[in-house]
Amino acid sequence: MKTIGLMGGSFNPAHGGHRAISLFAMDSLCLDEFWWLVSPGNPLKPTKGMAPLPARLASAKDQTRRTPIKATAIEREFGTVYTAETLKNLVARYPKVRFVWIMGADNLLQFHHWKRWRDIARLMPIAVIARPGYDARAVAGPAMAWFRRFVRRPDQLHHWTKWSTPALVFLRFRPDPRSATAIRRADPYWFHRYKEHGTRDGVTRNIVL
Ligand SMILES: Nc1ncnc2c1ncn2[C@@H]1O[C@H](COP(=O)(O)OP(=O)(O)OP(=O)(O)O)[C@@H](O)[C@H]1O
Ligand SMILES: O=C(O)c1ccc[n+]([C@@H]2O[C@H](COP(=O)([O-])O)[C@@H](O)[C@H]2O)c1
Repeated sequence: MKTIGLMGGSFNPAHGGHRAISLFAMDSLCLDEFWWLVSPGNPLKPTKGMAPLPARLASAKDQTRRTPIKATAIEREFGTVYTAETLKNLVARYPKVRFVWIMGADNLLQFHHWKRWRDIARLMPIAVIARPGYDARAVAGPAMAWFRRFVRRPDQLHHWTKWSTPALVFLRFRPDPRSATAIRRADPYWFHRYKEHGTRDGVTRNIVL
């Protein structure tokens, strides 16, 4: 049975932190594939300051070069922005695949604001990657109050495909301080470097859907 890790994000822009935590999660969970779902628009984030999807996708393609990670715009194809709907579509489309949802601790802190967040947890296991500045608050947050009884120990990781859901595991990655916010602060017009549907070096690559 094929295993695929899914990590949704704004990728405004994608950065080395995304790449590093994805490769770490792939290794920890022994995943066959790892897909980034570049969001058409996070429903909880303002559209102001959000670069166009083609530029964010192009930055994601750039960051995944020479890695097994696939940058996708699958939510654009599905016409979804809510993760619960996206994941329901993916599970229906690929019934033989075992998916795991990957997110940073900052997302766990906000998770109780996501639409039908408990349904997401019932659909597939969730792996939370430690992130500097968020871990303690995320563990003390409202989503964790519900998740607490479903937490799995990292030493059980080798058989995560057999876990019943909900299931949540913390992956302790070396703290990676990189963030898109810091990149935008230093370079607000980063997306000007990307031609539509292309990558920084001007070579157009296939967009995986
Ligand atoms: N340095 C990091 N450590 C752990 N998780 C991270 C890190 N950077 C991003 N992530 C995770 O990657 C996913 C996509 O993140 P996103 O595209 O929002 O990047 P970001 O750096 O958090 O952006 P922003 O600063 O604009 O909020 C989220 O699950 C987020 O928690
Ligand atoms: O489904 C929701 O209600 C929801 C609310 C906020 C964020 N998300 C998803 O969370 C992922 C991370 O978003 P971001 O902006 O923190 O990178 C991305 O896939 C978003 O679509 C989803």
